[in-house]
Amino acid sequence: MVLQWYPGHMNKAKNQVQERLKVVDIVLEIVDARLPYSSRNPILEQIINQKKHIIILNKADLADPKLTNDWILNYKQEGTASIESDAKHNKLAKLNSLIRSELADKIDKYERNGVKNYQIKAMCVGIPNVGKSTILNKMVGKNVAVTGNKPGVTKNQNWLKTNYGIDLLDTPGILWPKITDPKVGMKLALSGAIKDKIYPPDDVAIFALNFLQTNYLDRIMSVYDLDKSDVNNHTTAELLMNLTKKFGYKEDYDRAARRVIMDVRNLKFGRITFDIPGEFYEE
Ligand SMILES: Nc1nc2c(ncn2[C@@H]2O[C@H](COP(=O)(O)OP(=O)(O)OP(=O)(O)O)[C@@H](O)[C@H]2O)c(=O)[nH]1
Repeated sequence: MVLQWYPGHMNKAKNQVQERLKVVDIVLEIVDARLPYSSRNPILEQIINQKKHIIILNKADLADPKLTNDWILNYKQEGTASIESDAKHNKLAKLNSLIRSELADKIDKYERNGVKNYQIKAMCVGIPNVGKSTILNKMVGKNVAVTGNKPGVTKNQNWLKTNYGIDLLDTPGILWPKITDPKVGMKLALSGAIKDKIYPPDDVAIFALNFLQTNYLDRIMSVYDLDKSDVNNHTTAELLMNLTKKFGYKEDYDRAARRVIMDVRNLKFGRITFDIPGEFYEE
């Protein structure tokens, strides 16, 4: 199943972001640190032109720390500055200095022309639910944007003064994720970036179990108390059926699937990153 957004919807979002890009010095692109590839929309790179750009790997508290570092290096090699953040627990400390160092040439130029304390203008963009409003609130230092754990909460706009001497557009730009690779859709569903009803829970759970078996085998074996024969002699669908019985859910596979998904989201398997740098994706 390939999820399609309505082209009209996509275009409206693109035009809104493009319009606002004109008035800012720098774009803060928020991605989910568990999905540094899948939670980005390629249209941003297409419309961003010469604008300075920082990628904020938010929800780093949920992601695999080693892979977060690998992604930061990966972006650096591609020429884009990035930083990890855990906005929920207020860990945005180095963002201010990174924004200033990215804009150092521009600030210097203004200073040479007699403009002291140039007021930087920035905007946040990102797909739904990555933490745009949470970051905005932390930067401003009070609750100005509505936050929620359901995708699509952010609405209208104005300039906000932040604690960093940076003016921020009050409404983050929303870019919809691009889902041409079904794996990307599964990862977005698993992390909660897209609504749960879009994909059947058993498909998402089977994807999760498969991913865990491949990348975090010891963790899944210990959390679900599995032995080698449980994972080696069965397909992933059979594993889900066996887990259903083990959880005491009789034949309620959907209930077991939802539990697996929640166990991933609630860190039962520890901090996990679903995108690996260099992994091949079909366009
Ligand atoms: N664990 C964790 N949760 C976070 C972090 N940042 C935000 N969240 C949570 O993620 C959920 C979504 O956050 P929002 O700030 O509403 O996300 P948004 O990108 O503005 O969402 P939309 O309005 O849907 O576009 C909320 O439940 C936040 O508490 C973080 O760094 N770590």
